[in-house]
Amino acid sequence: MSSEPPVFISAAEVERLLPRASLLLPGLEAALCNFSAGAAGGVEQPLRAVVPVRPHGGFLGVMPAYSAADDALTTKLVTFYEHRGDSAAPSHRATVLLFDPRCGSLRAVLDGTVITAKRTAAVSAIATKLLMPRSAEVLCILGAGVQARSHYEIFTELFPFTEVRLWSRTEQHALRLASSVGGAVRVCGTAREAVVGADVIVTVTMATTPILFGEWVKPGAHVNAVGASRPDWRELDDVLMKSSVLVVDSREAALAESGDVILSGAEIFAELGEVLKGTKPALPEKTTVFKSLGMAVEDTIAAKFVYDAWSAGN
Ligand SMILES: NC(=O)C1=CN([C@@H]2O[C@H](COP(=O)(O)OP(=O)(O)OC[C@H]3O[C@@H](n4cnc5c(N)ncnc54)[C@H](O)[C@@H]3O)[C@@H](O)[C@H]2O)C=CC1
Ligand SMILES: O=C([O-])C1=[NH+]CCC1
Repeated sequence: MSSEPPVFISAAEVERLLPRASLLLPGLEAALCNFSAGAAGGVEQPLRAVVPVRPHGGFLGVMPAYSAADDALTTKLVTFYEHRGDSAAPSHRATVLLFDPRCGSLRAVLDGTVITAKRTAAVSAIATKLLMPRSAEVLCILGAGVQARSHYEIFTELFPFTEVRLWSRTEQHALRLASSVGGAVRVCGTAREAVVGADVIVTVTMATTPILFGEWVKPGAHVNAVGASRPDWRELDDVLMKSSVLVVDSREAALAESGDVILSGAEIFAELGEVLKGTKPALPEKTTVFKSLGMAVEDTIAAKFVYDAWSAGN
């Protein structure tokens, strides 16, 4: 066990060592199954602590996890700010601390922003593979920030969509993202125009009231609801929440943190890990919502992947 000082792995290094979010898929699938297996799965992950920074419209989330299957121990510290003085600044910033699980010494401090973007999109892709209709052609992304880009990247890598639609409250942001991704993207003037007829919908906004309405959603479509991670924030309306089969990453987190789940009173059908393991059916012919809040163990898997790649090169 070394007494070396911890290494620092910057955002640029994380990008180099983890060039595609899809590299995380096997590790994340195993971790989701282990998480949903309870004590037998060997994932220790308390509900995250979230500290409001009220005068500044911000939050600090503390996300520790240990995965016995990976023998990996991490804590992510993530801040997210609703109202920003400087609108060009990122809304989310994160750092992951990776410890030596044998003795508790700190091995690495990793930029967590790229990790958060990639592991979240990879988990949405896992849900989509299981829950989307069998002949999905049209992808719709609502939001044009960091998560919109990472979701675009992995979804167009993994699935053969014939059309990608993008909507952002600020149209300029959607146009900027569309012109930088290198593939064909239709920027829509309204969320409704983007959603109607779409087979797979991703909501990745900082909205606090619904931006996606059940009456727009094609029966049988699959929705990845990634934003609205506070108990009083919404992205989806009650109609959609109550008429869909609802899959969550963590039941405990959804019932404590998700305004879409808590305020709609929608019933949770399954955790994603249960669907992956086959203990709950996927039901791709139904309208499905995957409510993602983000789990610490996802960061554990991604940070270990990056650290192992860094170690292999050093
Ligand atoms: N489930 C998970 O694991 C994670 C979820 N998130 C959540 O995903 C969402 C997107 O995160 P990022 O892309 O990093 O943020 P970002 O700040 O890069 O992008 C946010 C997007 O939402 C738009 N927006 C802001 N306020 C809006 C409103 N009231 N109505 C409609 N659009 C609005 C912005 O114009 C921008 O396009 C956030 O809610 C964030 O908290 C982020 C990380 C992990
Ligand atoms: O999992 C995560 O890192 C987050 N979920 C919502 C805000 C940040």
